[in-house]
Amino acid sequence: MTAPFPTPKTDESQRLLSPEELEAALRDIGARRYHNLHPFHRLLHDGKLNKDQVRAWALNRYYYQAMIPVKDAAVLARMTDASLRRVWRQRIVDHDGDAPGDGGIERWLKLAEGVGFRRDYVESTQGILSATRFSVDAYVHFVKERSLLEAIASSLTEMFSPTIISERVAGMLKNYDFITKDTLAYFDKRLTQAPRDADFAIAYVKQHATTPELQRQAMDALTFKCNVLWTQLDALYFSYVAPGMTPPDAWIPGTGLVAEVAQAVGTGTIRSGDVPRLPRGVRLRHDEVRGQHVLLAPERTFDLDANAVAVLSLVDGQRSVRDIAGKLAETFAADRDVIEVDVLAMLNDLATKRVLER
Ligand SMILES: O=C(O)c1cc(C(=O)O)c2c(n1)C(=O)C(=O)c1cc(C(=O)O)[nH]c1-2
Repeated sequence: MTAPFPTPKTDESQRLLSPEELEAALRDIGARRYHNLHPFHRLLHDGKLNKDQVRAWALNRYYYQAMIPVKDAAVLARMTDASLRRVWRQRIVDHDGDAPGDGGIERWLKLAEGVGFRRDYVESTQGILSATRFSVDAYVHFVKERSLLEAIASSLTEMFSPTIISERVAGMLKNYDFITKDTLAYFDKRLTQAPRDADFAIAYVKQHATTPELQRQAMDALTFKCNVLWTQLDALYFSYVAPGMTPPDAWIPGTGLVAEVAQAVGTGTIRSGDVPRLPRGVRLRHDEVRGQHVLLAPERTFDLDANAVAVLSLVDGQRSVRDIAGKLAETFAADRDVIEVDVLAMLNDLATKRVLER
């Protein structure tokens, strides 16, 4: 099988590229490997994830945010030139802030709180996936062990981040009713910080990668960093989307949330063995005018997508959630356990809106 992301041929790597060619080659690595291409991000931005899957992303990514200044302190420690350090130290200030309550890490905690987490649970990092920890730690080790050029080149993914951030913020605001502009405030500052940092890093790399070997190292460092980002999303996808196999000790929906959220969705108002039903006065109807199904509740109407209709058509006050997932698994020839996770998330979401009960 051909590798989906081929590495440029070795003979090409033996030629000295002009600084412009080097930049183009680095940009090409991003165009093929940056994490905007990952299926998990596509789902996140297109509004295809449920609230718990968005929570899993926010929780895991906190570890990346928390370790970025540790990584930058390690880069700084390798710089023997004060003028370089003067520029680089700003990155640490951006993330740590100048005072408590300030800075990027704090803003990420606000994002995590915005989706329902308790701050202490997020800061403890106890629920993150091992793969998140491994890949973030690998980034920190990389900048300690490799040359300064490689350490700086590994930050070049930031050249590509403004595009993904704009897409993410617009997509999440449009597609998730539980996401507000305030929740995503972390990204506002990144839109100016990332280009500033990336401009400096690319200028440094173009100036210092003066042999084919050094240019190859810079490209490999950027490839490595793309992989650091990519593997984090692989792990999220595997654990929380499909097949939905959460490793031991990793976050389980319902845990680590502030009390009222935990009560509402938490360990599940509705669980696998429960028999869900529509409360009195709530009905599933086909709206002929608009040509779609809706859930009619007193003085409120909820538009339903095809998945919600498929689930709600099976809610009859007799079947348990497990039975419903089993029926859907038969119809769609899919794995019952995987479907059940989605069905539970959907039913619990409706329960918080008081249009479903058990
Ligand atoms: O939202 C994103 O997709 C994204 C990507 C990246 C990146 O490309 O590494 C960073 C960030 N965000 C970010 O917020 C951040 O502080 C950051 C620091 C660095 C770095 O390598 O030093 N990358 C990134």
